[in-house]
Amino acid sequence: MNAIETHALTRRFGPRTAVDGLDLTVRQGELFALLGVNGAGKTTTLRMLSGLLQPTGGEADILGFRLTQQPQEIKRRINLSPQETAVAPNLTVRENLELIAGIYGASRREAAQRAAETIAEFHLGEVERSRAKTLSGGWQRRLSIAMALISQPQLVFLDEPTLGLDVLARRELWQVIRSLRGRVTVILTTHYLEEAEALSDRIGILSHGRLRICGTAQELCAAAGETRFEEAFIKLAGEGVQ
Ligand SMILES: Nc1ncnc2c1ncn2[C@@H]1O[C@H](COP(=O)(O)OP(=O)(O)OP(=O)(O)O)[C@@H](O)[C@H]1O
Repeated sequence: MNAIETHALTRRFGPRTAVDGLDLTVRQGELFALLGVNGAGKTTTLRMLSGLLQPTGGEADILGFRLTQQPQEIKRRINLSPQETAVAPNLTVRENLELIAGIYGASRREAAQRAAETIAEFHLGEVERSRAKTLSGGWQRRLSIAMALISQPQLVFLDEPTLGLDVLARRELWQVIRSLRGRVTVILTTHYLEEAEALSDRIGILSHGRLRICGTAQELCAAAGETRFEEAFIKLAGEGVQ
């Protein structure tokens, strides 16, 4: 079974078509990057696939459930780490994790245990008693990803997970994201092309809401007749870089 299969998935906002007849397949356990210039439709796609936004056309099968008919079954099995970090600023790292575990139905004891396991897994020990608002951007992003994973989803969406981070913090988060490979299906969006190239099994390029091409970084380079991925992207994204 594939983790995601979309069939002509479409989202219009008034006269504007943000996602236009998307046919996309993502395999289970895959780390898949969705790329495209500003406004290409990445966030709208993620929001539809994670049940936050209704499609205006088409359908998707997610983890074997129909998006439009079984959204609750899907929501129970997925999670999203949004672009703007969703941490509660006045709670500590541990409290944020316990809060989310509780929201997903864990008892107080289970939530405490789940938080402790997650702190260990994501190497958050040194900041576990710090209030989230006092953390650096890199730690906040790490916490945001940990919060998305604490419900033990089968599929997780990471919307620009390393946006605005320095190169060291970004590399540290790459390690975190790589550690998810194989056990969780990960869909990420990014504007950092080297990040997509370094992390993903396959890459899809959106342009004007349409999937232009999908494949490994090598396949995309070959299709564009380029050796460097950045040059291939510029050709394939097809709108010029904004
Ligand atoms: N709520 C909305 N109302 C109206 N138009 C919207 C809405 N959300 C998105 N759009 C439009 O849909 C198109 C796709 O937007 P989307 O945010 O999905 O692109 P994106 O690829 O994620 O861009 P970015 O890289 O800048 O985050 C854009 O033209 C945007 O203006």
